[in-house]
Amino acid sequence: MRACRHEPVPHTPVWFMRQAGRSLPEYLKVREDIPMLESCMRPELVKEITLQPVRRHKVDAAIFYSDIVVPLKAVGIDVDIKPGIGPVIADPIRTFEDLKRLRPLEPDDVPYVTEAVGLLVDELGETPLIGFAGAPYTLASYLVEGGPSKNHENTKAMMYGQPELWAALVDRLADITSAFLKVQIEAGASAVQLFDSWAGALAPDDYRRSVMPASAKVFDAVASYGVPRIHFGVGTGELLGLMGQAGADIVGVDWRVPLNVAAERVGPGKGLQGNLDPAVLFAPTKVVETKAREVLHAAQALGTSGHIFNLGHGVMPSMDPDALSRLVAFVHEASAR
Ligand SMILES: Cc1c2[nH]c(c1CCC(=O)O)Cc1[nH]c(c(CCC(=O)O)c1C)Cc1[nH]c(c(CCC(=O)O)c1C)Cc1[nH]c(c(C)c1CCC(=O)O)C2
Repeated sequence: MRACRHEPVPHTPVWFMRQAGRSLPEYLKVREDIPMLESCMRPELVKEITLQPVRRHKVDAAIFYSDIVVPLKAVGIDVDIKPGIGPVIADPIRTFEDLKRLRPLEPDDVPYVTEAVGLLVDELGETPLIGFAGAPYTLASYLVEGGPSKNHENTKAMMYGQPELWAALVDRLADITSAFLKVQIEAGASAVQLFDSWAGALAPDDYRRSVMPASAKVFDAVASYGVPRIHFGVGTGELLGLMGQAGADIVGVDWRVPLNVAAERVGPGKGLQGNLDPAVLFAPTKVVETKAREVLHAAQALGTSGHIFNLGHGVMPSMDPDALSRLVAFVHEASAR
């Protein structure tokens, strides 16, 4: 939390996107026979899965175990997460008529989120809990395509060809996302991250015109709580400035842009999160440490604080959890002040 506020820190804090999940044998064990989205609705299980990587890796923050499609499911969208594929939507949203199915999210739609966050903050003590949600563009891409997509052709066809429908869709999603974040903050989350994982598919002008207003609406909606707001996407090197301007306090960076360059792109006053290439974790320990040290050095462009160490994208299921634990200890040691 001090790093988020650009205050001095004893060492650079570190957590990993997707730190909970299939890389951990203890996760596979408790998830056995329980479908992904159902697991998100069981507060005791959510608590256990969220805590697993904190216990094992000694990371500096927990990330709430849930999924970006949980609020969509909660308002009645028929969505499932298929193992090895991702979210699949039974009836994609393509018309104004379809949009009616996307009603506002009320806190009572997600009582299990309020309960799980409450259990977690009691248990976590000093360790902050990061709440999160999917950003309007990334959610829209799943809703319009009906599932994961490489080229986002239906999404972009709507964005370019039916701009009024598109604007109405991302505006509704902004409201749902804002409500989902508010539930987590009011239950005790210390910070929030908005995942616009697939925004990197967009050219800057299209992002600015067709997506940024909806994401900015989300950041505005939670601004009064004063919790740090992180904004992350993959392949967003050309969008980093705009993603900061949308209202983030900290901009997440993938591994393609060194942090000293990212610092110039986001401008002064904003923190950075990232950005070790996740695939580096498959190399020998010495290499991981050299590459991690390069990330720490590049972050010095920010000054003494304002950097949160992370991977440039999520932990992969095939990663060796011991390599992640070693990386946490290394970052703490190498950055000790
Ligand atoms: C795009 C996206 C999704 N979900 C999420 C994003 C944004 C982050 C990113 O860019 O990776 C966000 C997410 N999903 C999950 C978390 C939990 C917290 C954490 O990071 O540890 C978070 C923050 C749990 C999960 N969400 C999912 C899993 C794996 C499901 C399983 O265990 O079977 C977990 C632990 C499923 C999921 N859900 C989604 C995908 C693409 C998948 C993977 C499908 C697969 O490869 O099987 C949609």
